[in-house]
Amino acid sequence: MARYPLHRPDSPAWRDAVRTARAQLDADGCAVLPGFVRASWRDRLRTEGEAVAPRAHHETAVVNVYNTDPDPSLPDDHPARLAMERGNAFVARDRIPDSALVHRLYPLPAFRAFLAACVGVPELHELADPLAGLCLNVVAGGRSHPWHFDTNEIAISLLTRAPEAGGEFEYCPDIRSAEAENTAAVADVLHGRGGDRVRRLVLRAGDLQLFRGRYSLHRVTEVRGSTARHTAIFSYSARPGVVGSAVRTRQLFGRTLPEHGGSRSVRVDGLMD
Ligand SMILES: O=C(O)CCC(=O)C(=O)O
Ligand SMILES: [Fe+2]
Repeated sequence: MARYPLHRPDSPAWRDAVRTARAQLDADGCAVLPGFVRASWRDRLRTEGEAVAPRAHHETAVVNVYNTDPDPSLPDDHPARLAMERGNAFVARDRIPDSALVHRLYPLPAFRAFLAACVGVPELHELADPLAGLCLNVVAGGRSHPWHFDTNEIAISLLTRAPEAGGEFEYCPDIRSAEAENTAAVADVLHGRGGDRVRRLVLRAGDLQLFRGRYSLHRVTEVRGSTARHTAIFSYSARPGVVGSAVRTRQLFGRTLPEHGGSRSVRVDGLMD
């Protein structure tokens, strides 16, 4: 189904694809593999997404850029104090059939090995989270997915249905690091003063995107028209055993499972979530 030679890691084409993705990631925290899913599979990709989209958890949430609880002790101009409406909805992994293309790709060793090489880590593991490891992000007309950072270091997404208009992916490469929140620059972007920091991507269905979402602020702008924008989001970690917190899981999916009952899950740094 993929146009890229996932199963031939010794081939020049595999190495070229990895080299290009790595260079893009290093240069601006984001790599796009255009037409990752072959044209002949794109109808199926779209219709499988459409079939599960009604299973999304819809709950317009008021969030901040870190997805943390409101903290009145922070100064007024701290970016965590700005409330935004999160209008997207997620379909959890356990509601996506095993037979769906995206569900077959997610655990595929050749896919994970290819992505690990692109990202520059020895191995990428599936999340141990039965809901968050793979989901479909549904952004309906009039809705947006506001500025945020991801919990995961690297986000992998595949657009399965493009909207008629709007729904653009905007991001600010490496605006924070594991050592520094850089709240002044983050506040500028939230208030529309991001200027050249803000890059914009127009993706087409079947394009695969690799993205340093924990350090690069990003959003999906408002979708216009009646066609919802659908993306499959593949989450991996360099370490096995990662599970979302119960609070975050409830926010995203409206429910938790026994796996979410543990203490704060594995994170690589001390940044705000
Ligand atoms: O749907 C997208 O393109 C981005 C989604 C996203 O940023 C997220 O799910 O954290
Ligand atoms: Fe994100």
